[in-house]
Amino acid sequence: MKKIVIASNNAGKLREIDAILAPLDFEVFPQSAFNIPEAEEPYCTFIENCLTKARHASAHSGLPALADDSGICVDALNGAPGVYSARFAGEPKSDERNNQKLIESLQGHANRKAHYYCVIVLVRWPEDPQPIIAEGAMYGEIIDTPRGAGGFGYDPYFLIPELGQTGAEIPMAQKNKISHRGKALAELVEKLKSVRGEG
Ligand SMILES: O=P(O)(O)OP(=O)(O)OP(=O)(O)OC[C@H]1O[C@@H](n2cnc3c(O)ncnc32)[C@H](O)[C@@H]1O
Ligand SMILES: [Mg+2]
Repeated sequence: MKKIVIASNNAGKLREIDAILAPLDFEVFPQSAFNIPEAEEPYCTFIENCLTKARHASAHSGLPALADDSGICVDALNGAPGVYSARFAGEPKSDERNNQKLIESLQGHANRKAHYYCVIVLVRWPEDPQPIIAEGAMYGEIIDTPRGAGGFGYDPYFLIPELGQTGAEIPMAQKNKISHRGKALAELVEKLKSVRGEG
């Protein structure tokens, strides 16, 4: 069984990633198990921040590390909050204040289209020159009134039109089949199958 550290402090993400990787041949540790300090996320692309988080966790743990960088991109806001989704309403991070700011920013906008994006990176060691990279997206619309108690982050306000339900109304197993994160992890697992040799 291969040990990997998950380079995230977000409990909602960790739950979803665990559920997807659990049936596979991995022994998964959250980075809190190694008291890893939070990495800086200074870049303006998801992939750069994701690589930084993965390398940081691998350096601190001595293990291969998997990072997730994700966010919600709203068409009427020119893709904001995007890479700034976790801190949209400033520090300290707060889902409640982020959601409030999102709804306020969309006042008067008829276009409610948005998508979640996720990139996943797996590095075998801190300076791995060949990280495995996978990505996924999920499309939907922002609603003004929250619905559902599941998920995390922006999920209560993110309506998936084909289902008529928000990300917080569907069970996690269903979210993992269709979400940005679920798709990225599925792609990562496929790519891992073609990796040869050790690591
Ligand atoms: O960096 P780590 O420690 O992993 O945790 P984080 O919450 O800071 O994670 P990001 O920097 O990747 O920011 C992602 C933000 O995007 C939002 N987000 C991402 N995926 C989501 C999902 O599936 N459901 C709801 N919100 C999501 C949520 O606000 C997250 O905090
Ligand atoms: Mg973060």
